[in-house]
Amino acid sequence: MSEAASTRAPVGLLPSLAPLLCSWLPLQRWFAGKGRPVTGFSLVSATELLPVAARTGPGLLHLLLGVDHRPHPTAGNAPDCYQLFLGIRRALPPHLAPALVGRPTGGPLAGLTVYEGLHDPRLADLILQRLRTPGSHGPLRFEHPGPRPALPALAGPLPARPLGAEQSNSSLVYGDTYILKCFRRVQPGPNPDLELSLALARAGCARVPAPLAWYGSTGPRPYTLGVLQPYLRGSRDGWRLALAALAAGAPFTDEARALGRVTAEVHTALAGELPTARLAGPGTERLADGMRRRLDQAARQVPALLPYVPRLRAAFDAIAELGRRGRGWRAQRVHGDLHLGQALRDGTGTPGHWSVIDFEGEPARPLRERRRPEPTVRDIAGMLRSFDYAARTHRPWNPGWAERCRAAYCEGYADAAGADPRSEPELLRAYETDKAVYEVVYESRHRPDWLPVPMAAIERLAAAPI
Ligand SMILES: Nc1ncnc2c1ncn2[C@@H]1O[C@H](COP(=O)(O)OP(=O)(O)O)[C@@H](O)[C@H]1O
Ligand SMILES: O=P(O)(O)O[C@H]1O[C@H](CO)[C@@H](O[C@H]2O[C@H](CO)[C@@H](O)[C@H](O)[C@H]2O)[C@H](O)[C@H]1O
Repeated sequence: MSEAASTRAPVGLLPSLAPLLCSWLPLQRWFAGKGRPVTGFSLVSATELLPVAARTGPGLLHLLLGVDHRPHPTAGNAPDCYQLFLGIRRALPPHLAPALVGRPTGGPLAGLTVYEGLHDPRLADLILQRLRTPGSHGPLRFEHPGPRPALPALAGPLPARPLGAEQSNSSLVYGDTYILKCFRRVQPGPNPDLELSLALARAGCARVPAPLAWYGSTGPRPYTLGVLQPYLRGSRDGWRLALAALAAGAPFTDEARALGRVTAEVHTALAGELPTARLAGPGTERLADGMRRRLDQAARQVPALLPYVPRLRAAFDAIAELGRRGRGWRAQRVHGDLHLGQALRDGTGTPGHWSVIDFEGEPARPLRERRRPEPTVRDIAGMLRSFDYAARTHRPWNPGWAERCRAAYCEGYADAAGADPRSEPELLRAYETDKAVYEVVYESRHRPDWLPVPMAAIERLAAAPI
């Protein structure tokens, strides 16, 4: 393929890759279609970022791949779209052996080896070089926040490494200077991770790493595909810090309080920069309906939820009832999937120095839902669930530790926001229930061994008096 022809895949490319992808995709942590048989593929776009014809080194093929699944009662019939970086070489050097996708037996890549391109430092470097200069490459568009390049010129190349974390997407770290997140399952439209990080940068909020460059696809259905941010060197995420505190029998309340303050700061900045709304009357009914719908879908997917459904629904009915009686709530753009793993404490180890990352929202939800203004309690409930998760995964279970963190987090939030989330108990409970239901589905799909963690919360929430 030549660059000019980069939006058109060579004849026979997809049929030759399909059998390899059928086996490889379901093994990837970020593949959202686990347990749903793949029935076909289509190419949304194919871009040669490095010509495969160059025999001296690897080639790099960027694909937006439509994946069809057997129709599913809750997941629907629409194909999912995934972003792939396929490296292509004659033979794989030993250090790339684990990245193997397969060897096509026919088509334009017959006789060559196809592998996960993000794992190849040479190809990772090529992607960074491409990001340095705004402009188009076939259907892909590379952008910077302002007219001046945001990436300082650097003397030498930055060694790249894949993050290797349990992730919904894939990230590359460049010499501890930059981190590039490549979204995997993509939906057309602005990705909130980029949209909200840019808004927070405009607002001067120093709690969130500001995007330095990003790229997406153009066309009638544009996709946000990746974002480059400064790498917070030496930082540790809140989940690991919380588990370390639990293991040491140490309190975590000062950190929880600081996290509450940071959450409030981020919320205030988002409310100042992006549209807000008032949720009342039919809006409250719609909110409760969404929660009920997600609960019903979840119970179809995870039958262990079934006995709890009536009691859980009561929490959603309670907010609908408040709405009918005239109660309303302020709604604004929120993080959407806030948990301890999304908070990074800086490398100095100074208590309270937290940054917040990953504003993508819950990856399984449709983009238009994730971009809707919601009460800030949504994020607060997510973090409260996270303290519960940490305490539950630690042996012996330490419910008092979680309760103290939860209280401190709400106090910190109240200090900075001027309103305590516990003053809206019905809303908080509904959101905590909604989150626990989401977690049950998430764990059943990705980490079945962890299912008892959110199920314990389901039991607690179902038993609590309304
Ligand atoms: N700016 C950053 N600096 C340092 N580490 C980061 C940064 N952004 C993300 N990370 C690390 O990468 C991990 C995954 O990032 P995240 O945005 O949560 O990806 P995903 O949406 O795929 O889960 C985080 O848990 C964190 O450890
Ligand atoms: O990958 P993301 O960060 O976008 O989020 C997904 O994965 C999370 C797990 O990695 C999951 O979070 C759940 O497990 C956490 C512990 O690993 C816990 O702290 C969270 O409270 C709990 O929700 C998250 O729900 C999911 O969207």
